[in-house]
Amino acid sequence: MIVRHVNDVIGTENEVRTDTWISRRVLLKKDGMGFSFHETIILPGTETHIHYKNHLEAVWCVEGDGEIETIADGKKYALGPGVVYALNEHDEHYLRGGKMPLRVICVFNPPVSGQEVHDADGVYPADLD
Ligand SMILES: CC(=O)NCC[C@H](N)C(=O)O
Repeated sequence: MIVRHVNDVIGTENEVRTDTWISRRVLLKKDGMGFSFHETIILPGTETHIHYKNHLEAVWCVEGDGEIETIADGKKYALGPGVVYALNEHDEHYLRGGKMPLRVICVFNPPVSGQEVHDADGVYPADLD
C-alpha cells in the first residue's frame, strides 16, 4: 500500500509551478495505479488555455472560486466547492482563477509522469518517462 501526505510532495520536483497554477502530483505513472492523482491550485485572476488531447481529466473543486469555458461552444461554468467536471471529450477550454485560490483534486488517465506542463497548444505530451 502507498501512503503519502501532500506535504511530502511540496517543495520537491513533483510540485510543478507555472504562472497560473501549482500542481502537487502525489500519485504518478510509476506508482502503477493506471491514473495520476494531484492537488492543484489555480491562481486568482489567471487564465490557462488547456487541451488534454492525450489524457482524460476529472476535477473536483474543493475550495475557492473560478470559471471554466469550453471553447467549442463558448459555455461558461462557475467553479467552487463541490463542483466536479470531467473532460470526457478531451474538451479544449479556458480555466480561470477567481478572486480566491481555487484548490482542486485532479485525476489523469493515462497517468502523468510528474513533470508535464502545457505546451503552446495547451497539451501535455502523450508519454513522458
Ligand atoms: C485543472 C487543471 O487541469 N489544471 C492544470 C494543472 C493540472 N491539473 C495538473 O495537475 O497537472
